[in-house]
Amino acid sequence: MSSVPDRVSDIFDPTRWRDVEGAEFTDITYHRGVERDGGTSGTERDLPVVRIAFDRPEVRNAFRPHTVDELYRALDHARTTPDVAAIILTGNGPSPKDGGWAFCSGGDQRIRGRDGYRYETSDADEGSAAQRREQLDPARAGRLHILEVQRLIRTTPKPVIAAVPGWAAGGGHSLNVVCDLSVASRQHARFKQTDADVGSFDAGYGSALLARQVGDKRAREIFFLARTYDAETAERWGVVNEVADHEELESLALEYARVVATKSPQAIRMLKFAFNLADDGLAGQQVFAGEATRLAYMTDEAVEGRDAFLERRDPDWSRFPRYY
Ligand SMILES: CC(C)(COP(=O)(O)OP(=O)(O)OC[C@H]1O[C@@H](n2cnc3c(N)ncnc32)[C@H](O)[C@@H]1OP(=O)(O)O)[C@@H](O)C(=O)NCCC(=O)NCCSC(=O)c1cc(O)c2ccccc2c1O
Repeated sequence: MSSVPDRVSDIFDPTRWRDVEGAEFTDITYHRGVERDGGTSGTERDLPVVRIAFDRPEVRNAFRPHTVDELYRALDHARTTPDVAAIILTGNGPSPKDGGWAFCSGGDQRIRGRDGYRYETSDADEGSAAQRREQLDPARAGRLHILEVQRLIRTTPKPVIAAVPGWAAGGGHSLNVVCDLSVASRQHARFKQTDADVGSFDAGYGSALLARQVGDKRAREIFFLARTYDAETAERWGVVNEVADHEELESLALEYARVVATKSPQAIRMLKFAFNLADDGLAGQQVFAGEATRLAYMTDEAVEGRDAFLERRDPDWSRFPRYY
C-alpha cells in the first residue's frame, strides 16, 4: 500500500492516485491512478491511467526546455508501461500569486532566445528578466522540442486526454489540439492562440490539425485574431469534447480513461493511428503500417515464411487463402 500523495492541485484528489517510483520532477507532476479499498490502510489496486500535469502555476504553466524534457520522459514512461491504457495531461493550480488557473500558456517567454527556448544555467526562477538572461547558457542551443512532445503524443498508441482547468494559450493551445480527447472547466478554461502576438507560429499540428478540427475559417480566426474563447465555445467549435464544472473536471477525465480501458487495446491502437494517418503523411502510414506488420507476424502465414527461411526450404503458402 503506497502512501497518499501530496495534493498537487486544488482539484486533484490524492486518494485516487499514487506517486510513481523514481519519478523525480520539478516542473511537472506524474501520478498513477489507484483504487483504494478501506481508506488509506486497506488494499490498493493500480488503475490503467496516469496523470501528467504542468506544475508551474505561477507562470500559467508555461514550459521551459527543462519542463519539456520532463514531460517527454513522463509521456514515454506512460507509453511504455504496458498496463497503462490512457494518459491524462493537465495543469496544476491555482497560481499561488493570483489564483489563476492554467492548462499551459506555451513557451516561457522569459527565456526565449533568438534560436528557441534556452536552458537556464541554474534552476533559479527568481530575479529580473536581465538577471535571468545572464543565466542563459550560450553553449546549449535554443530548443523548440515541444514539437517532439507533440509527435510523441501522436505516436503513443494510447489516447492522451487533455483536462483543461484554465488557460490554454500559445503552445498550450496547440498541445490541447494534439491530444486525442479534451475536457475543459466551465468556470476557468480559456483558450487563446497567442502565437502571432509574440512573433511565433506553430505551422504544424497547432494550426493545420486545428483547421481539421474546427474548419479552415475558424482556425484562421483563432490564429489571426487571437481572441479569447471559453469552454462552451470550445466545445461548440470542436476544440474540446465536453465541458465540466471545475471541481468535476478530473473525475470526467478519469471516467474517459476508465471507459477507454474497457476497449480492445489493439482496436484503440489501430484506430488512433488510423485517425492520424492521412494528416501525418508517410510518417503516419509508417506508424499505422508498423502495427499492421505486428498483426501479420501473429498469423500462421507469416510464421510459415519465417520457418521456411530458417529451415532452408521453400515456403508452402498452399494453406493460406488469397482473401478478397
Ligand atoms: C495565458 C494568458 C492569456 C493569461 O493571462 P492572465 O491575465 O490570466 O495572466 P498574466 O498574463 O497576468 O500571467 C500571470 C503570470 O504568468 C506569466 N506568464 C504567463 N504566460 C507566460 C509565458 N508563456 N511565459 C512566461 N510567463 C508567462 C505572466 O508574465 C505573469 O507573471 P507575473 O510575474 O507578472 O505574475 C497570458 O499570460 C498570456 O498571454 N501568456 C503568454 C502566452 C504566449 O504568448 N505564449 C507563448 C506562445 S509561443 C509558444 O508557446 C511556442 C512554443 C514553442 O516551443 C514552439 C515551437 C515551435 C513552433 C511554435 C512554438 C510556439 O508557438
